Amino acid sequence: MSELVRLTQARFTKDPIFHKLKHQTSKTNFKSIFTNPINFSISHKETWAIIGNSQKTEFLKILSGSEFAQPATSRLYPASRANPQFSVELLRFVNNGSWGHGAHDSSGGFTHLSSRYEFFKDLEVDEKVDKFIADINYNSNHVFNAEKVQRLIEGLNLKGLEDKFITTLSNGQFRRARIAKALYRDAGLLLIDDPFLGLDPIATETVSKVLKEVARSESIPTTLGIGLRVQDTVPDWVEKVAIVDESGVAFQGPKYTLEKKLKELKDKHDEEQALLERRINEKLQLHLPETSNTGDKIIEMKGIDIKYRGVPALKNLHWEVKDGEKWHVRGRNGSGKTTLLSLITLDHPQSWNKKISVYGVQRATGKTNYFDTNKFIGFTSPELHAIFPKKLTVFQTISTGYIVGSYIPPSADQLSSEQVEKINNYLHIVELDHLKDSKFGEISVSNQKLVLLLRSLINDPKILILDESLSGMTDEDILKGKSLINQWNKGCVLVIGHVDHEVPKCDKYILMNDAKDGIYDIGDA
Ligand SMILES: Nc1ncnc2c1ncn2[C@@H]1O[C@H](COP(=O)(O)OP(=O)(O)OP(=O)(O)O)[C@@H](O)[C@H]1O
Repeated sequence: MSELVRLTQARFTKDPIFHKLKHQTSKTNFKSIFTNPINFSISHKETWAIIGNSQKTEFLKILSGSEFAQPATSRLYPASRANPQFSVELLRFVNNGSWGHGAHDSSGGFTHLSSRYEFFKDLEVDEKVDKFIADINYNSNHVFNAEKVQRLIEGLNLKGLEDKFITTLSNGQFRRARIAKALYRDAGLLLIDDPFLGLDPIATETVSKVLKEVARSESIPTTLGIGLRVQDTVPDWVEKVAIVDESGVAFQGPKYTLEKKLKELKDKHDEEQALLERRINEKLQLHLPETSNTGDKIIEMKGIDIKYRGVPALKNLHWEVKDGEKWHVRGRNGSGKTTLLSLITLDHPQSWNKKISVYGVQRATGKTNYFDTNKFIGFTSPELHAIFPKKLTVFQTISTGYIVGSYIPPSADQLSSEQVEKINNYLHIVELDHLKDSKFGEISVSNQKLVLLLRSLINDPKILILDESLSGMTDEDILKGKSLINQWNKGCVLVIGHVDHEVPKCDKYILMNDAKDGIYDIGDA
């Protein structure tokens, strides 16, 4: 079997300076990503799962050619000798700036859903789904293979969406479109980190089936590797597993030989989780003051209808949310969950609707405005994560939660000593004190999401909106986030999440699967 990538006693660094000093020995200040040298290879049509926490992403990056190998020849792509067209691609859904729809990066001005709902579409940057998959606008060398695009659209259940602008897709739809685009290119080796992230259970099966076909088909040249977290189920079509930790590749081999090891890891992981939970809860009890919920009506929607180009997304929605309630907003990808929540945050162009009231104040009556409403609201979402300025420190990032509608942090003299103390307390509770002065863009993606969660609640919002806030995080960070929200006792909380494990305890749910037909299943969770 021909080897696609081979690592031999390979060490890696992010430090470009070291790379330039070719004659340095390893005794110099070599900042190695992993403590041990790595021996590993992937051959044509093997199927690999790379399992671990944030280290699995580092390893996938290394396999895709990022980071600096030492010595340079310790990482080789033998397949490229035989085939100069051979390419390796890494697809990530959570990374610095491209989780969501690749919205505008900004430090103010745009809201997190600007690119989705802005009225005029810029045809230079936005495109229809089929063109996006075939990369037509950006890659003039690509021939538009309509049959292949159609096959991918059907396989990935994107039928009916071909004619939409890519920025108007829901998160789950967009992720499937990105997978289609990656598969369209027929890379020699395609690495996908967290391929099932943010997908509902049906979409997860759909994607897994397509990947299985690619993995098994000899007529498709692509070899597949996927990145999974320790807690994830390894799909049946994966044959080989590498378990990655700080040391490097700790174990590797056929999946069946490592099943016992994986189970041990999961058990150990569960024990550590139990200890962590106890620790966090003790700290929370010290820092979170008792408050009593009033049960007052906070949000009221009376017969909301939302249509996109005449196609209903929400029909005749009646919904009430009271102080003290925690809601799980459920439903398949594309069922209207983000649309619903964006009406509350005023990001949706149709938010100024008299049928929506917050604290009894009707919208569109001139009695409220964007800033007054958003003073009550804290939120995190994949779109916010994608556009959040990466250069702020962790402390500054959280401090922007005190300001409505801006990502410019308040200066030191604009923050009271209580506000500073509160940020420090929360960082302490989730055990991220040591990252306080680190740049947001330089900490792990999982930690970034946890920091954005702290930002969302720092100003004690009456409405806390958590749109896929804990998805794709390490289990440790999920537990920290969940513990915080489980104990949270101010106002109401609205949570979107597809994986139960990533959803804090809720007492109510609204199921949106048939929202476009005006049918909602609302009940006690
Ligand atoms: N600006 C828009 N223009 C046209 N269609 C849109 C727009 N925004 C959303 N839609 C469509 O409305 C439907 C609901 O989208 P929404 O993002 O609310 O779903 P969701 O339930 O949050 O999905 P996911 O779980 O994938 O995030 C989808 O079919 C989506 O393509």
